[in-house]
Amino acid sequence: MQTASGATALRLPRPPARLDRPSLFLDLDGVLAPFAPSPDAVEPDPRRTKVLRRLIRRLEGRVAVVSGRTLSEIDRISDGAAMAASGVHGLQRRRGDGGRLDRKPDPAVRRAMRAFSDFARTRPGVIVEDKHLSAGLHFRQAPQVSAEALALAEALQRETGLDLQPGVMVLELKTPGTDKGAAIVEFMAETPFSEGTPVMVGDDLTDEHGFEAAERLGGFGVLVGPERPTAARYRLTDVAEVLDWLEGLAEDMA
Ligand SMILES: O=P(O)(O)OC[C@H]1O[C@H](O[C@H]2O[C@H](CO)[C@@H](O)[C@H](O)[C@H]2O)[C@H](O)[C@@H](O)[C@@H]1O
Repeated sequence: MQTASGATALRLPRPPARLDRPSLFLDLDGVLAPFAPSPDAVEPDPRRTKVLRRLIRRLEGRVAVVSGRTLSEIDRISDGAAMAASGVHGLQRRRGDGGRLDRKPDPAVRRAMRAFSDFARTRPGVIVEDKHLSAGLHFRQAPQVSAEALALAEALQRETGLDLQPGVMVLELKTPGTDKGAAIVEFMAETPFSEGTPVMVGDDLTDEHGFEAAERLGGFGVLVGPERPTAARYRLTDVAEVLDWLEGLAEDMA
């Protein structure tokens, strides 16, 4: 629908309260966990852990956390509740049976880490995150550097051939070759996920790959946060609404 100014008005509805055999792919930051000033400040939360455990049981394992975080960070924040998971935007994957499939880091990630660390040294509040497969430059606590940070990341992207992944107050240079959508396609080719319909819940630009993959495979995406042009079909406002909706799904499947 077009508004008077020509912009697209999305008005995405809430997702259904009941789903028929979903395979759930859940993003972490901004979806299962509210944003915090720094990556380390996000802690395990008993409500999140409980709903993940209940859903995994009730969906017979058809739940994966699909995050930009590393698998070890996913395990820390979910208190070990998530067995199937994908980390670093699809570059790491742990199947439902525990088997690990990790890509090799592009050596240029070390170069990006050095350049990001040099940049952060003279800019208080800027945080550099080393995920080995990817280098992250966080400016949530120094938003005034965002344009400079983008110029640096774009220059490095051109020089190194790494993928530039913008996020929420973060820019990442990551090992090329895959994304969250590809991780979902791989999960969906395996049991138990192949026995369900894919549903991706995410908030970020990296999650658009997941929404598109879920649609292609006969499912759908749920956007979390403000409306924007998106491949998702439904929307929830915030983490609290996500947890309420997931608890409702788990209850319905009891
Ligand atoms: O794919 P996700 O699970 O959404 O992970 C995306 C990135 O999340 C983390 O950064 C974000 O959350 C931080 C803590 O709330 C916040 O300080 C930061 O501004 C956000 O961008 C994580 O640190 C990144 O590695 C993930 O790629």
